This record gives sequence, structure tokens and C-alpha cells, in this order.
Amino acid sequence: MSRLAVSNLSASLGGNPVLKDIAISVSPGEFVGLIGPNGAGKSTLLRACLGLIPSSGEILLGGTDLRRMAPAELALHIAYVAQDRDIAWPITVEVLVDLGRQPHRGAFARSAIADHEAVEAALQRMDIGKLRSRRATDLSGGEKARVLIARALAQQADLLLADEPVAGLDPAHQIALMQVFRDLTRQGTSVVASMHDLGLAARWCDRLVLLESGRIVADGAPAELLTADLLRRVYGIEAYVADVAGGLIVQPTRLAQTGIEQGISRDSTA
Ligand SMILES: Nc1ncnc2c1ncn2[C@@H]1O[C@H](COP(=O)(O)OP(=O)(O)OP(=O)(O)O)[C@@H](O)[C@H]1O
Repeated sequence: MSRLAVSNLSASLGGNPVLKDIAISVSPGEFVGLIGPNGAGKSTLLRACLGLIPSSGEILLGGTDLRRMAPAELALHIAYVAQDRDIAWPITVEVLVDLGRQPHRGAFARSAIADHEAVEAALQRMDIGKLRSRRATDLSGGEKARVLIARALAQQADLLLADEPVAGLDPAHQIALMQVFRDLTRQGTSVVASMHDLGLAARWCDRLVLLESGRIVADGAPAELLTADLLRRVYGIEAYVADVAGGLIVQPTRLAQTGIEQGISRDSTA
């Protein structure tokens, strides 16, 4: 059975249709990359899959419509990393990551050993052990991002939805995060992450789902989906695409002619 099964999903924001007849299913242990141009609807789809915005259609989590699940139950099954990395409270990194354990215990219960281990594992996975006593509000952008991802990892949900989780991370931490996601999926967790870095998406995701103007226009294995033709049509870019022994390489090189038609200015020397 799919861990997440979405069908006929449509949603409007501010009176405008933003998601149109979306169908997507995610299996246990799958790492799905959600790609598409700015404004395509990636964040909205993730938020709809959390029940955060009104939508029509079906969103099944392990066979149950998640809109009928209580928030506390939902939090045991889905973890979410939002695109917005604002941290308002000057609490320590360790305390913030520990908030990810909240669904597993009563609000005032003492941390159990399992909670402690989950927090330690999340701190190590995101390479923020040495930041544990720092105030989260004092961290750099990339450090804050890693702390918020660690909080979601500590939740140990079987489905992780992450909105542009690599944004702001340096190359080493981007690759490390992809490795963390792959390791999690190999242990049975499902991960759906929106991404703009097509090279990382190509190399690490099991499957890519491409959104354009609120519709899914392609869904498949990276090597089948990421063709130069499709990238030109959807993103208006030329890209170097090569399937080599070490894995798929996708490197955007310049704007395509269609980029101009879409209103994107182009540096003719590029
Ligand atoms: N609250 C809102 N009211 C009206 N329109 C909205 C609202 N939130 C988002 N939108 C619109 O919905 C569309 C999809 O937005 P969404 O944030 O899901 O795109 P995205 O694919 O995640 O983009 P990006 O890559 O820029 O993060 C956009 O056109 C956006 O302007």
C-alpha cells in the first residue's frame, strides 16, 4: 500500500486555482524529488498534503484520509520542514530539536531514553552537535536550516515532507543531507523534498515529480524524466545531461530561446 496516495487534488489560494487535479503516490522507502519552476505549486502541494490548506480530492495517509486524522496522530506520521527558516524563540538548539519529540509524549512528560537517542541522532546527522548549546536565533541561515531539519528528523515520522531543504546549505552539507535522506529511505521512511538543484535531484532521488502551473507534467525516474528537451520546455533552460557510470549529471548551462518568450531576461554573453 502507498504511504501517501493523492488523487484528484485541487486547491485554490486567494481565489486562484494553484493545484489542478494532482495525482501522486509515494511508497514506503521512496525518495521523491518535487521539482518545477518558481510558482509551480510545490510548496502548496506539500502544505496540502499536511492538511494545512483547504483542498478537494483525496489525500490518503496509509489508507486513511488525513483530513480526518487528529493533529496529534498526524504528527506521529508526517514530519515537515517548511521553506521559511524563521526561528522566533531564543531557545537552545538542543531544546529546539527536542521539540520534534513532542508528538511522542505528553506535553510535560520527562524525556524517555528513546527521545534522547532520537535527538542525539538528529544532532549528529545534521552535524550540529557542537551547536547544541547555542541560541537557535543566533545561528547563520544554513545552521538554522540544519537545526530545523534535525527537529523534523527527531520526530521519526514515516513520511518526511521537506520544502527546499538544501537551500542555503553549503555543498558538503547538501550532499550530506542527500545521504541522510537516502539512508532514511533505505530504512523504510518515505521522503518527499522540493528541490531547485536539478543536479542533486537527478543524482539522489529515486523518482522525480515535475510540477508546472499547478499540474504534474512528468513523473518518473530521473534518467527518464530529465531530458534536455523537457528542461528547455518547462524551465526555459539549456542543460548538459549525461548518464555516466557515476550517476546522472544535470548541469543547467544557459537560458534557452524559450526563456526569453517566458519573459526572463538573458545575458547574451552567457
Ligand atoms: N496565500 C496565497 N494567496 C494567493 N496566491 C498564493 C498564495 N500562496 C501562494 N500563492 C500562489 O500559488 C502559486 C504556487 O505557489 P507555491 O509557493 O506553491 O510555488 P512553488 O512551486 O513552491 O514556488 P517556489 O519554487 O518559488 O518556492 C504561486 O503562483 C503563488 O503566487
